[in-house]
Amino acid sequence: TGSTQPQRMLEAVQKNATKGDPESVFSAIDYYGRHKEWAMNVGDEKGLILDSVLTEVNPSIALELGTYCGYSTVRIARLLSPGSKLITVEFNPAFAAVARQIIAYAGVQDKVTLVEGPSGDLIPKMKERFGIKSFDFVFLDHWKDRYVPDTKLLEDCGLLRKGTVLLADNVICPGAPEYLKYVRNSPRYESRYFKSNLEYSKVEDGLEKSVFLG
Ligand SMILES: CCNc1ncnc2c1ncn2[C@@H]1O[C@H](/C=C/CNC(=O)c2cc(-c3ccc(F)cc3)cc(O)c2O)[C@@H](O)[C@H]1O
Ligand SMILES: [Mg+2]
Repeated sequence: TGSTQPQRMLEAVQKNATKGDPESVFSAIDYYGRHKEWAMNVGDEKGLILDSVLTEVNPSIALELGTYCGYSTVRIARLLSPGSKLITVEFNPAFAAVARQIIAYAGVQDKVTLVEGPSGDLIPKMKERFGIKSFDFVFLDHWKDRYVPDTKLLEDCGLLRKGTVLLADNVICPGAPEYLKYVRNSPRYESRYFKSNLEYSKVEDGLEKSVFLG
């Protein structure tokens, strides 16, 4: 019934997933996105790359730009060590409201702080609001033309440290050409492309992993 896609996604989670089981929550969303209605979640294929980078980095403090319904929020939070935190930023209140419910249903709400508002306003407030020195990991999955300005903002706010890992979704489809140029040409980043497919489709897409060199 739900009138918006996020609401229909939440219904699919409540109907098909097990409360407190993060894996069943994102699997239910993947089933929905693949068989019912395409949805812009990082998805199961690129999700495996996200999982492996996360396991390697094992961040104590992580940032996600663009929560949407919370698919990658749940996927990231389930892999965080006890005491580690994920801050996720979403400026659409309706999407944030659904994401909060999906995050709670998965039982990962204690690891996640969902902040409502535009990344451009919130990034400069991260230090004072959350007592953060710098992020260990950043997942970029919001408007693609905001990847570069927000990366520069994170640099300028001193929120990146030597070794911080940035992982950007959709660098091929829809594409983030300016971002690829920026991180691949900058001496301050060591960048690598992980080839995959667009969520729930055969079209090529991939994730760009960029390590900040300080
Ligand atoms: C203004 C910038 N700051 C922002 N601050 C906070 N939240 C933001 C911001 N931008 C966007 N958001 C939120 O992030 C989400 C936006 C994500 C944009 N993603 C895409 O466009 C996207 C699009 C596709 C796609 C691929 C192929 C297609 F044919 C059609 C779509 C696939 C993806 O994986 C995508 O991530 C929304 O929830 C939006 O409200
Ligand atoms: Mg995406």
